[in-house]
Amino acid sequence: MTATGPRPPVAVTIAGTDPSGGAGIQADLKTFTARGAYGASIITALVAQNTHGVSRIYEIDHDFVIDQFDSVVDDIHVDATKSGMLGTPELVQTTADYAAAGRLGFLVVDPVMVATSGHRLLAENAIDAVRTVLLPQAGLITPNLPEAALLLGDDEPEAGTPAQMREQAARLLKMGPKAVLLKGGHGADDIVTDILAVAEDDDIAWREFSHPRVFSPNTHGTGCTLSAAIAAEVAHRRHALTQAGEDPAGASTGEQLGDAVGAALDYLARAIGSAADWQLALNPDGAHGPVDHIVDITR
Ligand SMILES: Nc1ncnc2c1ncn2[C@@H]1O[C@H](COP(=O)(O)OP(=O)(O)O)[C@@H](O)[C@H]1O
Ligand SMILES: Cc1ncc(COP(=O)(O)O)c(N)n1
Repeated sequence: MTATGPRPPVAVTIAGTDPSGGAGIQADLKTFTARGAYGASIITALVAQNTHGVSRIYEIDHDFVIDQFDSVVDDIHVDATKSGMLGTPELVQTTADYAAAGRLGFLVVDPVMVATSGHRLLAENAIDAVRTVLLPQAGLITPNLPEAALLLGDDEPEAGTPAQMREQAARLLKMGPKAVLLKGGHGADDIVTDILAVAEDDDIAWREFSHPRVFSPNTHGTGCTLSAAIAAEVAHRRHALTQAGEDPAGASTGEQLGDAVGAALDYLARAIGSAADWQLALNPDGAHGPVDHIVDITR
């Protein structure tokens, strides 16, 4: 039986945890809520971490992660999904399998590899699986500068200019995702530039987004928050089309996806700005605090 009654836009996160609430599953669910989507979650690993970094990772049995996938997708209509920390090659493959079966809606892949603190969040032997099986299933991938270089090859240098970012984004598109958002947060300029490339027939639709760099130590979880916000934006658009009896694919054309990414980046810029002078940590020395996920909600 397929229900036809009213329902909210639904976004799912497949990610690891952050008990301190700044990144991972916790950041994603806050972001979905702040952006008006109903959030569901599939937990890939339990991570003991906080504003000072990761202390320990407790892996979850792969068959239990699959049980979580089935609990969500066998029950709930999913408009969009984001994947974050996947950890192992098996989980990369499983995520790709559910996406290929059309169970995840629009898939945003945040190719999380290493935490800001330097801890590995993706096994070395899983990078090849990301390249070959996950990227071709993605509606959008959101690598930062080091992740883009790693995905392109072991000896690939990081892009240093917008022209080099475009060149790398075009090569990443050839690896199979429908779109690439190459994030420039790791650059050094006063302006942060993010570049979106969307595959359109034999062409590429380009959008460039610029925001003033906020000089803040509180950037823990920015990538998680951004990919979750994009998934929520796309979920809204696909939900509206689905409820109107139209093809949800219309939500991810170059123009629609560009607008969704632009709205998500503007939200993230507000969230970073609002938390720039926060001191959440008991010991602020070397701490990287979170962004203000509920910046648009009155306290
Ligand atoms: N200091 C900053 N000021 C303004 N925007 C930022 C800043 N740091 C990150 N961002 C925004 O957050 C996005 C994600 O950050 P980035 O550091 O590139 O990725 P990740 O968090 O995955 O390492 C960037 O694309 C950029 O838009
Ligand atoms: C579970 C999980 N997923 C992703 C990140 C990356 O976030 P960041 O690079 O901002 O530390 C993280 N620290 N923890």
